[in-house]
Amino acid sequence: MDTAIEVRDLVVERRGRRVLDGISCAVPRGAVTGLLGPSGSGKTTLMRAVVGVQLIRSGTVTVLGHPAGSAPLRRKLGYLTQAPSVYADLTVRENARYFASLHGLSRADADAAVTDVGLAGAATQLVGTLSGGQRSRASLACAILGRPEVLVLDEPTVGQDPVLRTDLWERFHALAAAGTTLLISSHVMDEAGRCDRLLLIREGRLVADDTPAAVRAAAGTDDLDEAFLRIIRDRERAGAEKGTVRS
Ligand SMILES: Nc1ncnc2c1ncn2[C@@H]1O[C@H](COP(=O)(O)OP(=O)(O)OP(=O)(O)O)[C@@H](O)[C@H]1O
Repeated sequence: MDTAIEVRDLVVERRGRRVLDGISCAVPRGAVTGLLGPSGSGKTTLMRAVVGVQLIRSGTVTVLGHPAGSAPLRRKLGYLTQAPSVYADLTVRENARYFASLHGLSRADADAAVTDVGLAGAATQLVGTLSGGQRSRASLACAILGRPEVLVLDEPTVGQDPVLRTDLWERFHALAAAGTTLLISSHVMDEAGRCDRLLLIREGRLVADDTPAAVRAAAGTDDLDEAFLRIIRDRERAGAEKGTVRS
C-alpha cells in the first residue's frame, strides 16, 4: 500500500483528558478513507493532528513523508473544518476567486470548483445568505480548488440532501481516481459503505482499520452499523475476559 498519511502511537490530551489514546494507522494514497465514529470519539481531533494544528502529547503523524503541519505540506493539504470558513460578506464566486488567488490559481479554476460542489446557480449569492448546507459546500469549493494532494474533510456532507450527497461522493471518488488522498469524517454509517477504506474510532481508540467489505465479513453482517456495534461488543467482551484472567 502506498501510504499518504501515517499515524503512530498518537496520544492527544485536551484539557487534561486523553481524547486520542495511542492511535496507529496508515491512510493509502489515491483513495477515499472514511473516519467513522460516534460524536466525541475523536475524529476531529485526529484530523486536526493530520493537518498539524493539534498539540499532541506523544506519537508521530507523517503526511506525504513530512511531519504533519510542516512547511512543505502547506500547499499540498486542503482542510475542510466543520464550521464553514468562508467570508459571509462575499459571494460564493468572490470567496472562491479570493482563495484561488492565494494559491496562484485562475478565476476559471475558482469557478470550476464552485461548479464541482453544485453551487454554480448560487455563485453570485452572498455567503451570509446561503443555507447551512450551501455554506458548507462553499467552504468545500475553497478547500478543493488548489487541487491539494491530500484532502482532509470534516463531515463534508452534513446538511446536504441525498442527491447532493451522492454527487459529492462521486466527486470525492473522481478526485481519488485522479490521485488525491481523501480522509473524510462522518458519523453516518450509510456513508461508510461509500469509502475505499474505513477507520472506525471509539473513545479515542481505533477499533477497525480495513475495507468496508472486510469489516462486514469480520463482523458477519452486511449492515455496517451493526458491524460497528458487533466489533465494539467483541472488543468489550475480550477486554472483560482479559480483566478476569488478570484478577
Ligand atoms: N477545544 C477542546 N477542549 C477540550 N476538549 C475538547 C475540545 N474539543 C474537543 N474536545 C473533546 O475531545 C473529545 C473528542 O472530540 P472530537 O471533536 O475530536 O470528536 P468528534 O468525533 O469529532 O465528534 P463530533 O462527531 O461530534 O464532531 C470530546 O470528548 C470533546 O469533548
